[in-house]
Amino acid sequence: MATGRTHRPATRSRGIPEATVARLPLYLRALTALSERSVPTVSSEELAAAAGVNSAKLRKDFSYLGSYGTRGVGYDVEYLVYQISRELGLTQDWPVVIVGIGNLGAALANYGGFASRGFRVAALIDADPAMAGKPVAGIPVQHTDDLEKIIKDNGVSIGVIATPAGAAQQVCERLVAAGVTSILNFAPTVLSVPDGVDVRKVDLSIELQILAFHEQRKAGEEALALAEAEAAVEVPKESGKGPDGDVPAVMPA
Ligand SMILES: NC(=O)c1ccc[n+]([C@@H]2O[C@H](COP(=O)([O-])OP(=O)(O)OC[C@H]3O[C@@H](n4cnc5c(N)ncnc54)[C@H](O)[C@@H]3O)[C@@H](O)[C@H]2O)c1
Repeated sequence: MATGRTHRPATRSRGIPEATVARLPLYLRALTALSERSVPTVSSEELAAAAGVNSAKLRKDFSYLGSYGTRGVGYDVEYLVYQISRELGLTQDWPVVIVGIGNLGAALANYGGFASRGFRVAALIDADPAMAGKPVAGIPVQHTDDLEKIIKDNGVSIGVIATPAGAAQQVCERLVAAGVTSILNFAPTVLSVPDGVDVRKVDLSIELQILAFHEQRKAGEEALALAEAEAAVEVPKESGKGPDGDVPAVMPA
């Protein structure tokens, strides 16, 4: 059993490094926005800025796709959307199941962005018998008793886990035994999966903690700058009184 995020070698069989694969969705999101505005071409600098990536890195990433752009013109937006979508396997329909249809699972089911990116929510599964048959986002929730049959009937290879942490490992094992080979895990727990199964973990609290770290650093820098500015102000040596004679110009620290 292996544990972790994605169980893949650093370089995929077709020679595209995993770090490049991780940036492809960022390029695709920026390119899709350009495409929606009917922008025909884009320079590597513009696209890099829109994707939040260094432009030299972008050119290197695109060289793995065999896409070099045209000097003075840039990259053809539509063709690049097609190339990246094909590379990410998005030109085919991916049926997805969501397990755990509580607050988060229902929000995910209602998210329209999956379908437009090639991910069809094929089924919603929950352990609560009271939820069985009730529609969420127009899809009736099915009971976990039928999990294996649902996976097989729908040819599902991607499962989303939105159950409480305590149930996630068992749900994961059932999904994998039924044929799921990719899991997006929202539960705050590390899943153990066999080799050949990819797990991606989404944890918004970790993202917030990283932001908190940066906020703290910014606050520290501001406090330091303020202290330096205060130290630079010369404290009057004589009476300590201000120009009107009774208000000190500078308060003692
Ligand atoms: N990753 C993130 O950023 C993030 C954000 C919010 C919540 N979460 C996590 O997502 C999970 C769901 O959160 P929520 O607020 O929707 O909780 P919730 O209690 O509203 O929903 C959980 C659902 O899972 C179902 N469930 C329980 N055991 C199950 C099982 N064995 N099989 C199938 N379904 C089962 C419950 O019946 C319920 O409908 C929690 O683990 C939570 O910590 C993660």
